[in-house]
Amino acid sequence: MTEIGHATQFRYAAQHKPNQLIYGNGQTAVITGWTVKQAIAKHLQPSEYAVIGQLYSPTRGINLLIRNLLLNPHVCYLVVLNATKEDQNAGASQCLLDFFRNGVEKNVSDTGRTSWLIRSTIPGYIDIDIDINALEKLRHAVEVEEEKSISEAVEKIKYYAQKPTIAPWGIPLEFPMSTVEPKVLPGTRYGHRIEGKTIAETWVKIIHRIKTTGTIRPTGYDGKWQELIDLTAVVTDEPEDFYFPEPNYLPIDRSFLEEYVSQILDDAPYREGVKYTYGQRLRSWFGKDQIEQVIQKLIGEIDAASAVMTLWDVKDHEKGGSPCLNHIWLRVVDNELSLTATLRSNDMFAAWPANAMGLRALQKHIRDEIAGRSEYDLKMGPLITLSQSAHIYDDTWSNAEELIKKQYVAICRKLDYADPAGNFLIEIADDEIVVTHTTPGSGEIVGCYSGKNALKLVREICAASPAIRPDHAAYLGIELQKAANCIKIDKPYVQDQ
Ligand SMILES: O=c1ccn([C@H]2C[C@H](O)[C@@H](COP(=O)(O)O)O2)c(=O)[nH]1
Repeated sequence: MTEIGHATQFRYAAQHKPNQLIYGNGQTAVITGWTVKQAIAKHLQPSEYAVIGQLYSPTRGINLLIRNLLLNPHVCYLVVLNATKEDQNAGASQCLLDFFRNGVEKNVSDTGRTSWLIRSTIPGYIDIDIDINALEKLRHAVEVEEEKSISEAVEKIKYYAQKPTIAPWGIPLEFPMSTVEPKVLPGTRYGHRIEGKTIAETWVKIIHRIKTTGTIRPTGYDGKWQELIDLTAVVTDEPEDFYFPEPNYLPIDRSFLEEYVSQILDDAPYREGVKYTYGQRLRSWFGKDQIEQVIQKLIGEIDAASAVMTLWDVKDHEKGGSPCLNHIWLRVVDNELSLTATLRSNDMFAAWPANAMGLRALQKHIRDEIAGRSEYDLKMGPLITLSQSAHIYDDTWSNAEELIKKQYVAICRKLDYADPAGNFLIEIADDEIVVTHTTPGSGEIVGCYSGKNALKLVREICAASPAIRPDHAAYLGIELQKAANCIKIDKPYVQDQ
């Protein structure tokens, strides 16, 4: 390090996420992880830091941070705050520290891209377009410090700020970055229903739907996302101990889930820099334990349509960082307990599986408490999430495409043919096609259609049962046309032959 000795005003130039950062003119970059950046900034003068920013994800954030640091060689110190449970869960701060400690090696990322893999127990990648010599130079030029609390971080930043000014370790370096704009198929923008047996299966279908038909829009975070509005996901049969595929293609694993469930079920005291936890909103924020309230409500009135919990505080409009999960309802129908949750904004690739599993754990907790305290031994009903903005960020598009390629086709292949809209039996009687509509399980007759024109019949059936599965409707079209042809040439018709 070369000391310049006199005070210099540096300017941090960010090419990535420029509007998400707090800028100063010192030589220390401050990474606050999941702690809100203002919680540190308010204790500092701009001359004491170069930049303050948050880092959420090792696979998505570190690459951009490294690119920004390479453009700003006046940054000689890095203070990494690794203070919260969320930081432990995400592992981004840990992975960043491992980059500086252990470096990188050439490898292949989850999406099959050749990348620099950070030597860490937590997967984190840096684009291969970045010259390894530049990465090595950065690693050795910057002094890195990990801190566990806001006060320790502030103390360290102030300590560095008092040191003599150091000459930049090199010239600003910029490396090419490729982006691919996805092809979007036409489709409905508002209101979608996706159903699956497990959270994993439902997730793959959700990702496919958004990735193929979602609108590409700017996000509030210097990037783009692909979005559908009002996406309802219905998970019918998630097993009690949760289904994790083998190999696990979900963005979370069992150990993450354990920590995450506690964020939903357990109260947490207010902590500076931590915006909210769902458990805190549910257990104490409004001065009532709402989970207890709904348990009591349902025990007293099992048919109640008012077992509702709210996480949205009207004061949330006054500050950024409001809870994404807003309302939760519980209902008992036919002795089964369903849970419905609305999320104002939902990162369907990185966050939805954890949101869904956390909510499922809450649903199970409420079921068990009701069973333990009353005569109601309810079955677990479906979990339903309604995501108002259901989006996938551009930095996970390639992961989403990879997931669709590997899993969507396999899931579609496993689909059974049972259509909740029922079955249709096709026969010919008196030179007319006769279609009998029956219920899926017991086969009771619920409707009858007749005529000679196959297309007219399909339209009638689809108008009467608009929730019919598309593949079922197409099958009916083919069979009805076969029946119509048989009438024309006076041949017997047998369905499916
Ligand atoms: O439980 C959560 C918490 C956050 N997010 C996502 C939704 C948004 O992509 C982002 C929050 O951004 P704002 O809407 O607060 O700006 O995080 C979720 O999907 N689920």
